[in-house]
Amino acid sequence: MTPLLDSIESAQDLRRLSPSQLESLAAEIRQCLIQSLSRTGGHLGPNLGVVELTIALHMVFNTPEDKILMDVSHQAYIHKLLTGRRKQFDTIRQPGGLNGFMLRTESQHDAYGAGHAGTAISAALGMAVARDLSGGKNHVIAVAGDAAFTNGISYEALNNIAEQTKRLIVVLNDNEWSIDRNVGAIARYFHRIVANERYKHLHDSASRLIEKFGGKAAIHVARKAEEAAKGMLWPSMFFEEFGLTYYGPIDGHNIPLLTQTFEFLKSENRPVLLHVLTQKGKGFQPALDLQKKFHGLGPYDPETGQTKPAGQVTYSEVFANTLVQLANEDEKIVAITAAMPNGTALDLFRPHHPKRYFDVGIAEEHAVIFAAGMATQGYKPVCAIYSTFLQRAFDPIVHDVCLQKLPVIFCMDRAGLSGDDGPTHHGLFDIGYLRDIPEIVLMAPKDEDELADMMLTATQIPGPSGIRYPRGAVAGVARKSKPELLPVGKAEVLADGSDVAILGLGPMITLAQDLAGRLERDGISAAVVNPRFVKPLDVELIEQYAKRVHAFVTFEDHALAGGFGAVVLEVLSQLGLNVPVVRIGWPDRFIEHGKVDQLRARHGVTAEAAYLQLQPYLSSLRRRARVAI
Ligand SMILES: Cc1ncc(C[n+]2csc(CCOP(=O)(O)OP(=O)(O)O)c2C)c(N)n1
Ligand SMILES: CC(=O)[C@@H](O)[C@H](O)COP(=O)(O)O
Ligand SMILES: [Mg+2]
Repeated sequence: MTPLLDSIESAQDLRRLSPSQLESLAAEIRQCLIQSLSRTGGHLGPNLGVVELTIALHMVFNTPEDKILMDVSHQAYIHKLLTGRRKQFDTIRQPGGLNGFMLRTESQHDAYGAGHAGTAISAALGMAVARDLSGGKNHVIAVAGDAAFTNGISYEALNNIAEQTKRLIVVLNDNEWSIDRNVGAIARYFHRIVANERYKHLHDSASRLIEKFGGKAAIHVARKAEEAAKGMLWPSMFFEEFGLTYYGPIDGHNIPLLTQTFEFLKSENRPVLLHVLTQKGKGFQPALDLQKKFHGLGPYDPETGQTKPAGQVTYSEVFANTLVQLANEDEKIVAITAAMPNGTALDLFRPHHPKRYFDVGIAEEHAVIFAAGMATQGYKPVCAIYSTFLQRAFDPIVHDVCLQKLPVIFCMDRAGLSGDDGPTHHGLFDIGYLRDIPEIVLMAPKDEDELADMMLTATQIPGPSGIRYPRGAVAGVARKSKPELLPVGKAEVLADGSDVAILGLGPMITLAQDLAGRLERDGISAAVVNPRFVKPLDVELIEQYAKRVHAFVTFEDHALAGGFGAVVLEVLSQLGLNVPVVRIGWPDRFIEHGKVDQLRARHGVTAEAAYLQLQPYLSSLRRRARVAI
């Protein structure tokens, strides 16, 4: 039961609550998160950590006039609960339900959509400057996690703030966690603040003072105390060099303290950064014990936190275990992740080769250039970066890796539909953004066994290569004991045929086989081809079939625009062969969140859709088949 939470329709309702009622509200919100997400899954840990912070923000600031941005915005569930979406909350990340991130089209209170890290401060600065230009008086607040400060864009924005505006509030939500433990010098710096006893004492007493007397006086006294300590390496110096006045660190779970601090910061006529200390997973012991797991997960037992055992092996696990094997035999192989050791499964690789494992933080551009640097010294860097996050590194892939023909291997996990995370996370564009770059080899395995073959093959290619594979369970095929080299640029014919050529890219080969079966039942013979390579495409095979069949069909878990089917069209045109091509893939729009099979059915990414689109090209074939019968 959450009576207080159910009564909140807007911030005005919030402000009518007494301090003890606000504490009860926080408890109700935690109960709602734990219970509801146990059914839907979601980013439980990050949201449990910002319950009081979000309450305090909405106590003091008035959205939509005031703009509250959250970096990544995976921790915006409480914001949604407090801005009129309580009734739909149990639909979050469900088909047709609330999005798991802030979404401007979902609510006027969602000031800025996100899903990829590092954008909040930059976008908030843009809003603040726009406000100043138009003479606005509203407030702009960017909440960014400690790991968001491992992302370069955050610093590009910080570097600009002091010159651009007098009024911007940045809140550093420091829980010492990214998805895994946060990494790098900035994480150590933040930790020094938190761990520094003298600084802690100073701030504990200042916090008490603020709580007791509240308002500007107390905060100014606290600040004077801090100024007095300025001689040492105090935390404020780092941010003050960027022109932001630093406050904190303060307890990010203390609603009165947070509220009074925000009330004070509202009146500051200079950019400020408030450092709040929070606990990721607060209020649910399993989430406190297993912060990595509860960063984001599927349904779980709300009492114990137990999740269903993962029934099947994932492509990520096959990737990581294969990489261990390859690295055992080739000491030049190194593995690089951008803050996603768990998601890419490189946390399985790390124990085997700790010196050849690198987590660079949420810094995909740096990850690729770092890999390029290592490659110039004879190493074979494997960048394990989700297809969607690799979008951040397009220029480094062109400028640093391909232009210099460096043997960097991009293992693009989550290539294809990502499901519940929605449009910010679907990996539907990597062929489009990579295939036009000279020197790169692009591959897509039909199953886990071929993924291993492609990884071995990539280590033998003297230049850059990319392998795209999907989120989730493998096909369940028999595995060879050791991977084998593949002939680069050569496709694999799984079934020959003379009427239709069906090319199923990667795991979409199953749709190709399904379609071939339907056509066989109509007496139409269909070739089934596993392309294996998007670049270089097997032009010889394409030409051979184009001179024989009446139509081509391509299947891909990628956008049609600039995708695999487009490459086939281009090759046929270059060959001067006018064969109809039915292309099955994602339409030219952002695909909403949802369950993969439902989204495929809704958007025509099915064998059925191909079968229907083929009809106009098959009537003559059918007549011939009937005559033959
Ligand atoms: C560009 C990009 N890379 C990686 C991710 C995956 N990711 C989502 S949340 C997260 C960690 C965020 O940590 P922090 O900012 O500290 O927020 P917290 O979850 O701790 O509240 C990461 C790496 C992403 N969303 N965007
Ligand atoms: C918010 C974010 O970007 C990550 O937590 C992402 O949701 C992980 O996706 P997977 O669940 O596919 O690893
Ligand atoms: Mg964090």
